Amino acid sequence: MDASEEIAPAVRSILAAARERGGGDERVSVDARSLPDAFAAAEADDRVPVIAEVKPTSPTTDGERTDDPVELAEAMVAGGAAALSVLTEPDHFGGSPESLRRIREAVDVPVLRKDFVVREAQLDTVAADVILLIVRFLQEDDTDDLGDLLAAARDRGFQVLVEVHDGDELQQALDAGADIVGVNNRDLAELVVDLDTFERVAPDVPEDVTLLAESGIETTDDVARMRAAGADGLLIGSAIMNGSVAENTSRLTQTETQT
Ligand SMILES: O=P(O)(O)OC[C@@H](O)[C@@H](O)c1c[nH]c2ccccc12
Repeated sequence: MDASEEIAPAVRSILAAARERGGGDERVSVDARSLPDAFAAAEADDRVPVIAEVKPTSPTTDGERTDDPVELAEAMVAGGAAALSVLTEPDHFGGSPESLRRIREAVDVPVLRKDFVVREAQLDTVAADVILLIVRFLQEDDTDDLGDLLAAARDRGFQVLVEVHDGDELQQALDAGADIVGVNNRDLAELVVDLDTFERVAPDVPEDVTLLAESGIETTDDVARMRAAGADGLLIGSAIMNGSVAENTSRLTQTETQT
């Protein structure tokens, strides 16, 4: 299938760059920090399990945040983030594998590598606790298969977050054996965010799968809404990156009983 005809030009450009990018020279082997355990620890401490995302810029953001990524990451953890997500995509998100390496060294929480991995060798760019695979981007002839990449990632010790946007993609994720699934509220065809997306897809996710709501979560009301719809954890970028990172994280990880 040629999915590139149905996706936004900005996303097409991201994908084209991803196809060209090389991988690591050596196969990585990770001793991963458990994401489900980190979520359980946050819950036990009365915090909403949030993965806070270090995202210097994006195709839907104005400007770029140039602070030291390690300082941003430490402020997120101080604010109560259960885990971190770090963009490593250099051309469209201002990320770098080196930022992730430094951040993972500086914090104790699990770190997700946010990138557009389409070939096995790209798993070896840098070690992380969790790696992202996006179903939408693994449906074309010149990318590796979701199932093969999932197995290759687990062989290296990674936990794998499989990102979906609708019921059909969810089925592909489950068929491939995904045990951590993220529903992206942002439509990659139009780059529009709609929190209904999570509410639509979540009911079909089995209980034993760790379920994340991704994108467009800005307020404590949004947090409550995604939790009510069944999110085990939330992935939040822009609403944390805009302004004081520690304060934003602290506000968005607060449970209703504390507010
Ligand atoms: O900044 P937001 O709207 O809180 O979104 C965070 C995250 O979900 C988003 O950055 C994202 C979701 N899936 C991705 C895939 C690649 C890069 C980025 C993403």
